[in-house]
Amino acid sequence: MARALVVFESMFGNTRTVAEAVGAGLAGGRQVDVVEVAAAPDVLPDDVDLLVVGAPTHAFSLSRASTRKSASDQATGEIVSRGRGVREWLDALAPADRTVSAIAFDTKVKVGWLPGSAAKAITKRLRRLRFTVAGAPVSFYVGGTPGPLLDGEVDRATAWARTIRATSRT
Ligand SMILES: Cc1cc2nc3c(=O)[nH]c(=O)nc-3n(C[C@H](O)[C@H](O)[C@H](O)COP(=O)(O)O)c2cc1C
Repeated sequence: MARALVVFESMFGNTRTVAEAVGAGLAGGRQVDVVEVAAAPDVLPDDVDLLVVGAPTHAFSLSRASTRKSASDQATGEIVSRGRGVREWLDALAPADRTVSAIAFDTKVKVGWLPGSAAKAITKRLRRLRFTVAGAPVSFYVGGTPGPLLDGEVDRATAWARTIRATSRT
């Protein structure tokens, strides 16, 4: 059976919550694994035909060691991603050697119009790695740096994943 892999990075847990909702929305017809980025494979297993990548937006783009340190300094609870971020994982990820659909999401704060999106940066990199980008990057919103996700965002994530499932069925 084909498999979907959802890889996420998360400091305060909001992006993890979205990743889990995406995993739930993708389920059905495929095995779905939701994996924190430190545990994500650098070479995709042969049965993976759909890759979904999510990360928090930091300083208008993907996190760096310095922004992750800043997040840790602000945290009152456990930090989820303590190792590499999605930026470093994508640096290590082997290019696609077959057709693998891929799509990105991020989390970000909703304060007027704030430019920059980790998901846009992920999408560019996925394209460079020769994945078949299956749709536009999508943002899910938090109320502030530590969260929480705004009302309705978890349901929106599940619904988004259902549309990916419908359009990328093998
Ligand atoms: C160092 C740092 C920089 C950030 N920069 C941005 C930004 O440029 N734009 C934005 O919308 N949110 C920014 N945020 C808020 C994060 O997007 C927010 O903390 C994240 O969505 C929460 O997800 P997480 O709980 O999975 O880490 C920043 C947060 C941190 C800690």
